[in-house]
Amino acid sequence: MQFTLYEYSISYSAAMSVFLIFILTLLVSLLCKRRMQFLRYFETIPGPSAIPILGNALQLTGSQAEFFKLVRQYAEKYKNMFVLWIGQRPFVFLNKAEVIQPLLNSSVHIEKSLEYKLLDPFLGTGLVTSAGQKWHSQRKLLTPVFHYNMLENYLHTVLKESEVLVQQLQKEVDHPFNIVPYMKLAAMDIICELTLGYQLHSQINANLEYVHAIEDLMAIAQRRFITPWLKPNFLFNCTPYAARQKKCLDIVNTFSTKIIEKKKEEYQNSQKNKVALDVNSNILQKKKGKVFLDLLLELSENGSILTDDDIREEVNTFIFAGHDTTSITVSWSLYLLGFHPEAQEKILKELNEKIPDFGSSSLKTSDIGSLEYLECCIKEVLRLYPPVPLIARHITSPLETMNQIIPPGTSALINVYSLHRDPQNFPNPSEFIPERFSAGQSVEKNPFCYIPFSAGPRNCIGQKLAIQSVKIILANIIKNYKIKTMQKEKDLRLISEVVLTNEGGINITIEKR
Ligand code: HEM
Repeated sequence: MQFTLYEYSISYSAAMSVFLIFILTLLVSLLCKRRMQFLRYFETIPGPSAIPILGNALQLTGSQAEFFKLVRQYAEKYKNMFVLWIGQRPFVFLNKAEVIQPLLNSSVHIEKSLEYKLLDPFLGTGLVTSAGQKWHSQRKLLTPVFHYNMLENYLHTVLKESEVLVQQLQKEVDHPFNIVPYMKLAAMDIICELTLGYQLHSQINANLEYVHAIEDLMAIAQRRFITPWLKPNFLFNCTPYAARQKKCLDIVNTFSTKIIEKKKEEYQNSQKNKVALDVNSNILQKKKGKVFLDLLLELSENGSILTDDDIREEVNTFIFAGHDTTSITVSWSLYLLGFHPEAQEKILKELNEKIPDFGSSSLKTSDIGSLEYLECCIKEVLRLYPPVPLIARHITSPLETMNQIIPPGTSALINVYSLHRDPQNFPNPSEFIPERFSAGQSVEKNPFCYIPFSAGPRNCIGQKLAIQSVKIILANIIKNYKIKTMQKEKDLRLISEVVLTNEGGINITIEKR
């Protein structure tokens, strides 16, 4: 029997259609099976109803501000925890201290969520993104870099750059303006000098290729966070974002590699006359004037412990982790203090009494430590506007919390924003009351009710440095300017980007003292 060409093409198309339907059915049933496996664990976790395949994706198609608002509303409605399905992936949001404690206290659940992989091109396996044994040894190795004794070294850089900031702000006296871009540049200058020992002067020359490249890398990662189809590398690589990312990485890595090589040469020359570093001794106390890169080179033991690539990844990690967090903390602090002239006067009084010669070269870490009221204000700012409002973990083995098992494969999101506004721990939670953090006030609370720097083994390694830096910058601004805020809190459109910010910026007005 002979087929005509026409009959042949009909039977070919029919066979193809059957094959495609078969593949599609197989795919759908596999996805459903995967979801069913998860579902039995999630029967007792509340959340908005989800449909098969898409999950809650259709409810989450609004803007970033709408998404974050929804997360806050669900936290209020469902209390302890709730689940959202994005496609086949369950995201469990944990909103209360008791629920969060077993996760953050654990030495097992230390793996970051899959979204952090999007930072790999920039951070590699630096301290923020690494996992398992690698993270354990890095953390142990890098802890001395952030030791209390090292803070003295970092103080004068922060002071110097905060003075440049105060001068730059003169352009904005007496009218409302967005403080965030100013703070970003100031924080970039500070972190670059502390990390690489390089004076970037981006506050004076905002048009630097390196600064734009870092900003663009963050923006591209952020876009991928919120755009599901940009997550797979094979799709991302077909977009113009991939080319831009490559260009930015070249700029950032060429810049840091040059500095690393120069410092390495200096270090090797200086080594000829020196004893080797004993990491466990107090020798870091004597590292006057050293920056993170000097210490990393010392710790590297000529590449046997940290290779040049490892060092570059840690340098990028410190710049990533330290600059936006610090800048947004100062921005939110000025925003909130703008509603509270009485708090500004108290900060100034304390500063004049405790450090009358603030700004002089004799400033010490202990002087900054003595500014207790200022610290209470900063802690209250970090409560109300935590720079990292969602902390994400990938669950790799069953996690038990409040009699609930969260299965492997889940992304657990610690909802720091809602946690910090729990009225059980913070009466009148929306009000700015720095005195909550005065000595003796927080004794009875669950220690996991306030975690701006996270908690447990993967907490922020730079928190002491961050608090000291924010104190110096704020003290200098308040010494020179009175702050006023007209932008009402109810009108904010909060978004959880890399850090918590407001869509359209954070506006304040400053007046010369
Ligand atoms: C106010 C400023 C800051 C805040 C609120 C903050 C907050 C945090 C939080 C919440 C985490 C945990 C993130 C997670 O688990 O996903 C973290 C980790 C980290 N932070 Fe900070 N941070 C600040 C400043 C800094 C600074 C100045 C540096 C260093 C220069 C730094 C370096 C790091 C590093 C390296 C990690 C990863 C630690 C690890 O996984 O072992 N941070 N930070």
